[in-house]
Amino acid sequence: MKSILVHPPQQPIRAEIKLAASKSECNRALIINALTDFRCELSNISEARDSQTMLRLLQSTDFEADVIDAGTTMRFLTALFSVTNQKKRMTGTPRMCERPIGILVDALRILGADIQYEKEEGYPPLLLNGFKYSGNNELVMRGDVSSQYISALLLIAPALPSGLTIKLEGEVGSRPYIEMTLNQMAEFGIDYKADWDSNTLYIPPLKYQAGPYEIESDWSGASYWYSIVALADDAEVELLGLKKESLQGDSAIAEIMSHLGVESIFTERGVLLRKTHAAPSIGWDFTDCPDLAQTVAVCCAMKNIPLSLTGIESLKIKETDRVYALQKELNKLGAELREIEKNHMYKVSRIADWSAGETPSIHTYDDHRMAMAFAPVGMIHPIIIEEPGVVVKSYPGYWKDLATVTSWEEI
Ligand SMILES: O=C(O)C1=C[C@@H](OP(=O)(O)O)[C@@H](O)[C@H](O)C1
Ligand SMILES: C=C(OP(=O)(O)O)C(=O)O
Repeated sequence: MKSILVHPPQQPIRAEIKLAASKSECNRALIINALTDFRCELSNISEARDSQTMLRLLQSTDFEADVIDAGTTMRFLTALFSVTNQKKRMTGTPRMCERPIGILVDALRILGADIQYEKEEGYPPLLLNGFKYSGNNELVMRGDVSSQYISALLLIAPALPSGLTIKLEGEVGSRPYIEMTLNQMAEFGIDYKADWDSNTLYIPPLKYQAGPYEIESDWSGASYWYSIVALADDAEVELLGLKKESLQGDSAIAEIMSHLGVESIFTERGVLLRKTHAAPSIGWDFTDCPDLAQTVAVCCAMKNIPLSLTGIESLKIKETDRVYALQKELNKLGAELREIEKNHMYKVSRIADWSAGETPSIHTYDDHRMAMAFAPVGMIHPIIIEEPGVVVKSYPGYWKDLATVTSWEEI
């Protein structure tokens, strides 16, 4: 499938969407399951390629572990295979081999892992050569690059003979993902301590207790539906499988979108999205929810609501440099993402009167979130999304679900 042309809806949108399961919750549950000798009963396993890749690699005895483009799969498996003394070659797409992993490798080496960089220091591919416990049970590490290094270490920490204390330095980014990890560990019997005043996490040496666990639907995937409701003239959508008290930090989308004209009514089955009044402008710090930045930026650009963003530094080391990708593609919609304060404050605003001229064609940079964040523009104006297959990373049913509210065609 080369590209998809999304057409504006011809009638009011009324839909019920059973959202895909969260790949983040799923990948944590899969690691914990592996540490209980696969005795947990996991339900609602994510169809996302990132989770399916995790499943496949956990079952494989091959030396080569190719994570494709899945960040958590790379980071969590590097930790798991290391401490369980499995000799592996960890690799992925060319982009994955540009995403830093040195902070995690340094930490695992302190614990006793023998890890070699095959090419460039600090980046995959990695050769995992085995593990000889060093006796160290304390780590001091940066918390401002990626929370995935921290989650990876937390997940394997109960299996270490003296547990692990991690002291985080710098501003902690994506903290709800660390809390998600700790909460899921607690569900399986790990009695952790987290002191967020000193950013110190303590995990005792304990065995995970196998048990049933149901993975929640994906709030990051929900964000595209919020944007659809915000941009469509007339829309009401119920998203099934979401909880108000979620482990996922991306549930912040409910509050963000209350400023962009969407109210959330929690039901027994999930959340009902209804249109309401929007604010004239909005400022948001995305430090806790970086994966929402693209959705919100595109939605604000299309609604002509000026948006100030902070906390988006980590976007540069994700599936693509998302700051650059947003800058390029928002321009095609007559909007811009401008850096106001170096590496800190950005602004999205309209720079041109954008009217129905040529149909814009959005390049997706091998990034599922570029495709899913720009497709809702189709609620207002036809839009072409290039390489739409990228959505498989987190939400394989995205286009099928979109077809229930508007038409699109392959071109
Ligand atoms: O732990 C996780 O499941 C994730 C953590 C976040 O990454 P960073 O911690 O690198 O920001 C997020 O962007 C990613 O999609 C999933
Ligand atoms: C950043 C993401 O994923 P990962 O880092 O796990 O590849 C994402 O899904 O937006």
